[in-house]
Amino acid sequence: MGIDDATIAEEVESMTRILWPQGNQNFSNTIVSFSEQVSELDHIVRRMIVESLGLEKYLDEHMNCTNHLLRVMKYKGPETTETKLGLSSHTDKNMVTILYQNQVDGLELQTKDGSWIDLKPTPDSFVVMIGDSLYAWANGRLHSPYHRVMMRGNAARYSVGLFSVPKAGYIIKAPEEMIDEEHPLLFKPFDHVQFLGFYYTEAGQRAPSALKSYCGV
Ligand SMILES: O=C(O)CCC(=O)C(=O)O
Ligand SMILES: [Fe+2]
Repeated sequence: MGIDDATIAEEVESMTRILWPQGNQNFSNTIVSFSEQVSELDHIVRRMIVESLGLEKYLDEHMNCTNHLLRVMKYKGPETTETKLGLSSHTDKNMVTILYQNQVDGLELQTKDGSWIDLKPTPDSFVVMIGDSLYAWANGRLHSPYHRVMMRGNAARYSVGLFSVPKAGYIIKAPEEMIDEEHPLLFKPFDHVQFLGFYYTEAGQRAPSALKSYCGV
């Protein structure tokens, strides 16, 4: 289940009424409160990244260019001795993803040499992952990793992700400070919503990197 503007109470309440036509204030409040707190974490992380790149002058623009989407996920255990794919390998297309999960692991990240490593977050920790939009904005200084979910055993895995997503019409363009001889421009400026449109076409799904196919230089 996904909620587009999960920090806005009216948006969450109208989504909640799809599940409970008479409304469910408790559920809506929990979703909004969780999203507000995790979106603050998203802003803290992004502020640290922007400052570490020396791009303070773009801070306000960068912070204001996104909405926060919340996705709640359930992966069933395969209930056999086999390992089964829960979510196929992909990079996130947004700016930053923050994940929280129950005690059933399964998230795997691909390393530079192509092997997969298991993530085993401790109970109160969050996984922060860079998406393609930030990778492009930082002109490759930050990496958006391929990741997937592999399920083992009987128990279901629950996870919740808060995604900072560039607003429609906002053009993602690497600041000139990120471009020099050693770091030539990697991607032409693009609109995230139009990029997603390409990603969901057959060509976008087939491409090893949808971002490179869509706007790679
Ligand atoms: O469930 C997870 O931990 C990962 C979910 C994910 O990668 C996604 O929704 O993009
Ligand atoms: Fe993902």
